[in-house]
Amino acid sequence: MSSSETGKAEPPGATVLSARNIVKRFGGLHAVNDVSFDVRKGEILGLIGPNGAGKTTMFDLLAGSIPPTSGKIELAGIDVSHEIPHRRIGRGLGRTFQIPRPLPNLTLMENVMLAAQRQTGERLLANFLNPLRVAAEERAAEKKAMDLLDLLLLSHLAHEPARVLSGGQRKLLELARVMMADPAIILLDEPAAGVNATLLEVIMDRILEINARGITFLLIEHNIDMVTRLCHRVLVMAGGQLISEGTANAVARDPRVIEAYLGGAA
Ligand SMILES: Nc1ncnc2c1ncn2[C@@H]1O[C@H](COP(=O)(O)OP(=O)(O)OP(=O)(O)O)[C@@H](O)[C@H]1O
Repeated sequence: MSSSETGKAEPPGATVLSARNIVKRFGGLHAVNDVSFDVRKGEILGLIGPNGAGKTTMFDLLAGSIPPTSGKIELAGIDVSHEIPHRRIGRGLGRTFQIPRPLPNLTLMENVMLAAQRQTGERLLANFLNPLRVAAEERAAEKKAMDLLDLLLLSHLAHEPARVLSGGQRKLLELARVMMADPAIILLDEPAAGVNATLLEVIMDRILEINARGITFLLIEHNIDMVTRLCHRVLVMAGGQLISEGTANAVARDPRVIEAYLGGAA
């Protein structure tokens, strides 16, 4: 089935994020062992593999929460291998977590606005010297936050505390928070985990809508139906290595992938 038939945008092809010969050792364990791949502008790229394959470690490396033992990570051609997470966010890298933790007593609006405040924090002195501009920026941020809550189908709950949200709605809120920083690429960690079937459809639909607006995704997911429906391409990791790459249907037929999943289940 072609991408146009599934409603997925065709990826134009420029590299947004590149991982080159990434190695991460924890003591004697090679959690990630010489992994290289490119994420192309506009695509939804899946990252799958059995438990312990190294997927979360790869996300931690890409986001900058842990340093690589060796190898290079580039964002839009710039070497960010040794940059702190905050700098990478500034360069357009967003990340969601498998279990989002919004501040439960703040409203959804406040939670989304907090993401914007972290962005402008670096300009604190300039803001202090120009209060009119601060007020205008605050209004613009409020409008953007509300538009994003609308995009994520949460605007009716904008002034409710985040604690009222279900697990799936928290994932939508997390996406709104990440979008506040205008990411070029979002690393999505298991958006389907713990989400009921109805909300899962909503989350998939929203990911496709955000992707249609030109935002690239790298997606860790165990839900193969979701991977098949969303992803243009899929990378498969096992034992810290990249063992297969292709469409969801092609990797599902790859004997190395079948072996890795059966081995993991044994
Ligand atoms: N901080 C750490 N210290 C030591 N070992 C670690 C650390 N983080 C991960 N590992 C090990 O690295 C390997 C890869 O783990 P990782 O969490 O990246 O796998 P995964 O593919 O995300 O698995 P899952 O699908 O279960 O989340 C595992 O053997 C894990 O135990």
